[in-house]
Amino acid sequence: MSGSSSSLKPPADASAPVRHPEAPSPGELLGAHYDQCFGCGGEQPHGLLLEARAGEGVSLTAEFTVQPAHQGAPGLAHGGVLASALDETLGSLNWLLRTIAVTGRLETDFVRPVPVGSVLHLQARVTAVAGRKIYSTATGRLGGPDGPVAVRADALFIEVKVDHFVDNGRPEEIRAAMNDPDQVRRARAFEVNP
Ligand SMILES: CCCCCCCCCCCCCC(=O)SCCNC(=O)CCNC(=O)[C@H](O)C(C)(C)COP(=O)(O)OP(=O)(O)OC[C@H]1O[C@@H](n2cnc3c(N)ncnc32)[C@H](O)[C@@H]1OP(=O)(O)O
Repeated sequence: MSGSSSSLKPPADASAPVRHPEAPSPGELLGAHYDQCFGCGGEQPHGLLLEARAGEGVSLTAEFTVQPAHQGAPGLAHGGVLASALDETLGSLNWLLRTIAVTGRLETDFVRPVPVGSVLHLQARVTAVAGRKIYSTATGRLGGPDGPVAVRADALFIEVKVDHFVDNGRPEEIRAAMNDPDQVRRARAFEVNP
C-alpha cells in the first residue's frame, strides 16, 4: 500500500470479521443486489455488470470487463469507473457479513492504466470490524487473478438500517424496490443479522 489515512486503520479494539453462517458458499455467485445498480445490476446498459463470487472467510473475487462506455482517455478506463468497480466489489463483501452498509471512505491507488477490452480481476476482503465500522481492502489485477496490480483501495463501510435508503432515496425507485417482496425480505433479513 502506498499508505492510507488514519481513519482507514482499524482501532486496537477492532475484531476479526466473522462470515455469516448463511453467507453464500465459496465459489458461489453473489448476484446483483439491485437490478438498476450501476455496479452490479443487469439492467444498466452502461453499468459495470460486475459479477462477484464468494471466497473463503470474508473475501470475494469479481470480474469487470472494461467497455468503450467506460473510457476516460482514448482507449483507457476512466479512473472514477475503476473506483466504482472497487467500491462495488468492497460493498459486496457486506453480503458475506449479512450486514447492510454504505461506503463512508474509499481511498484508491491507480497503479497502471487499464485498457478498454481488458478484464479487471478484483479480489477483496474485510480486514476488521469495530461496532458499525467495517474495514476492507481490494486489488484489481490485469491479465488474470495473479497478474500485475492495476488498482487497489482501502475502504471504511458504515452499517446502516434499511431506513437509510427509504429516507434518502427517490420515492419512485424506493416504491418500486419496496414492491418487490424479494428485495424487502432480503433487506429486512439482513437488518437482524445474527
Ligand atoms: C431497499 C433496501 C435495499 C438495500 C440495498 C443495499 C445497497 C448497498 C449499496 C452498495 C453500493 C456500493 C457501495 C456504495 O457506493 S454506498 C453509496 C455511497 N455512500 C453513501 O452514500 C454514504 C453517504 N454517507 C452517509 O450516509 C453517512 O455519512 C454514513 C451513513 C456513512 C455515516 O453517518 P451516520 O450518521 O450513520 O454515522 P456517524 O457519522 O455517526 O459515523 C459512524 C462512525 O463512522 C465514522 N465515519 C463515518 N463516515 C466516515 C468517513 N467518511 N471517514 C471516516 N470515518 C467515518 C464516524 O467517525 C463514526 O465513528 P465513531 O465515532 O463511531 O468511532
